[in-house]
Amino acid sequence: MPRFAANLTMMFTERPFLDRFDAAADTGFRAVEYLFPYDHAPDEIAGRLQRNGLTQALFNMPPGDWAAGERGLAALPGRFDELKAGVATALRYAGATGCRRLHLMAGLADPGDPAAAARYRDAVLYAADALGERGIELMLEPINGRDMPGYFLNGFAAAESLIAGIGRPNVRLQFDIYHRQILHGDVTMALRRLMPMIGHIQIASVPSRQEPDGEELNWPFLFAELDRLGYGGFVGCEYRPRGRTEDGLGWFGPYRA
Ligand SMILES: O=C(O)[C@@H](O)C(=O)CO
Ligand SMILES: [Mg+2]
Repeated sequence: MPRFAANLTMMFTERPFLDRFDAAADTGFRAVEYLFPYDHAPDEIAGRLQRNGLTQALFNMPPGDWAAGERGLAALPGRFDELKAGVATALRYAGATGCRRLHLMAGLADPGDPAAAARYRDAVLYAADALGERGIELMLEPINGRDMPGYFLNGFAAAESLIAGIGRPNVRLQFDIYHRQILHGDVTMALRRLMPMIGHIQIASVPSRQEPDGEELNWPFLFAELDRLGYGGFVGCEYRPRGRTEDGLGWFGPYRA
């Protein structure tokens, strides 16, 4: 059975962030993920995880000025020092929370620009080595250009070839099924082919990005497929509930631990 992680950036937003950990545990989740923990002290987050018996599945490294529209630093010119400081910050939070996977966002840059590609590769190498020393995996996630116009890593082929060629076993693919379906479709065959490089999976219905209980994809089939493929990682529930989060958890009933 897949191990689902509630995404606390999108789910349980009826409550303040720290209270979402309690809500996730109360509704049967055993793991959580979110975009960013940095508005709260590492020990505050660790305390919420511990008191609820939750595993921290994933979070993102600092993305630059998110409120101003930045979406990561890795492919941006002149931001390498900031990126390095962000890696150190993320590692402090990972240490406190026991998190084994961190997502490095690429940023808004032209994927056809060789300079951006070289910067991105250097940033991935730097982060991979810093995380590797602590036994932590580095996630790279292709994101569709409708949700994030101008994002550098805007297709699966670029992520696949970088991960296959970079020579760092802790660099892994964050396979967000929502983005995959919008970008390329062929979700099942891609899961089968890419499983050896997948380190984390995320889900949401397509096209609404709401509960994984309908629309374009057959979710019970896909969840069974993850079992058939022997996927042992987490499946992040990165969706925006249609209404109250608890009212939309019908899909989760058969999978509750
Ligand atoms: O799919 C997404 O948007 C996220 O997983 C993310 O990390 C950036 O927003
Ligand atoms: Mg995602």
